[in-house]
Amino acid sequence: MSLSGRITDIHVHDVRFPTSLALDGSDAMNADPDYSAAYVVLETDRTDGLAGHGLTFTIGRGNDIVAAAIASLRPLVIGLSLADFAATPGATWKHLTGDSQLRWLGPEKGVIHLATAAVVNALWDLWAKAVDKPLWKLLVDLSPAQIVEMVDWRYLTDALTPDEALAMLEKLAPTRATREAEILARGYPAYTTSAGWLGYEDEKIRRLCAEGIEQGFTHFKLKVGADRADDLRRARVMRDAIGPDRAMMIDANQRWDVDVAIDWVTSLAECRPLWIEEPTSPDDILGHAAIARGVRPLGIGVATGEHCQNRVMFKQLLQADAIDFCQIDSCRLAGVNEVVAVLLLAAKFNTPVCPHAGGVGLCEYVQHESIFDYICVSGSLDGRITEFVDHLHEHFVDPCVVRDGHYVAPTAPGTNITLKPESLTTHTFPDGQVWRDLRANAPLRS
Ligand SMILES: C[C@H](O)[C@@H](O)CC(=O)C(=O)O
Ligand SMILES: [Mg+2]
Repeated sequence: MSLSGRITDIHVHDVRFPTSLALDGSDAMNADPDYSAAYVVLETDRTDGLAGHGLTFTIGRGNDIVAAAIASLRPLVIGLSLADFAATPGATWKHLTGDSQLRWLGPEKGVIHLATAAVVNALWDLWAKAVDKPLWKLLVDLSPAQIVEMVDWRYLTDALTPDEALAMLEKLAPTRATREAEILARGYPAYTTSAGWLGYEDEKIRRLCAEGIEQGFTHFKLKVGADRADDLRRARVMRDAIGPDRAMMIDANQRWDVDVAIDWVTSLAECRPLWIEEPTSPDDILGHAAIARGVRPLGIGVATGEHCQNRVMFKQLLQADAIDFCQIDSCRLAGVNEVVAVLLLAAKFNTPVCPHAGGVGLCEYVQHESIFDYICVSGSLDGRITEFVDHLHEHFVDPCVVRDGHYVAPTAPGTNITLKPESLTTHTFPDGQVWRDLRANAPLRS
């Protein structure tokens, strides 16, 4: 297949799923999320009609604002040539993030960065489909020099230079094939969050842990941070349900001040969490470092990243020794290019990357990024495990597959993010059938 074609149009959809009805996805800060996607289709002038699909994730209200921000990128996207993008994806990323007026809205953070993520991810989807490869394989087949080109090195070179990154990638290049064969045979290790949402009753946690064990999971995440006594009870329920040898992680979704975080996590230490995730504000680098110093003696690490707004913040978290697990998010960072930047930084600092995937479409994305990380960047599975949440996969044409607690390496061309046309129509907000029905049954629902 060829790299011919230019982007001729961009369609943006506000798609929302009423996950708050069952409290799927709930946590101490986000009590009632409706998993949502600002979803992009990049049309081309190719004779085969190939289009690039991409999304960025939100939890409901405000998804329309992200959709509007994506529309504001339109002049930067129309006319882009696929061949140019494939030749220099890094240059295209700089073009998309470098508009002298739009940049004021970030820079490289917030709604405009989420919007850029959807477009960048759609460009990678288009490229991968055009060469008939799943994204991970497209990335794995790039040379070290091509991988270095895709990163915007501005603001990073005090921690990692392009030359150092090139050397790291070249060192692992001769053994890529061995790791690729291993992933094809076994998949990439996954953990489940689906058993531990904050709104779930104890019995549901217990039942879902049992199901998770049946499905081969060895790591389970529990939401904490709303009420200390409840947390201890629920953590004991989960520990009891998963047994002494499986791992448990806890996630506070930014609920605490630094001292409270250390104290609260200490009171849960008897349940032996592997990490405390998002203990405090995602912008508080020194706070994370202080929490890490406070809980590491208990054998508990600090994880964060799902709200880490860009590669610069990740750089500082790593430089400050503030995290033990780096949780890239495929859509909070501005798509594949910036994710790769953070994978390289994390490898330099010897910090395992355990991507965030609690949201619609994020599991579909992160499987590619984790597989690429292992084969080309980190070369290790040590301490690495990628999140899986078992919600909404039925809406994708080629959903991710998790078997025996591992992501099965995807084979479909692209990024696995294309939504089924019917799901797109019925879940479009506010006029899709699902939302009309909900309003008819509960007129005050927004
Ligand atoms: C609102 C989301 O469901 C959030 O709770 C996800 C998350 O923190 C995670 O998956 O980790
Ligand atoms: Mg989290």
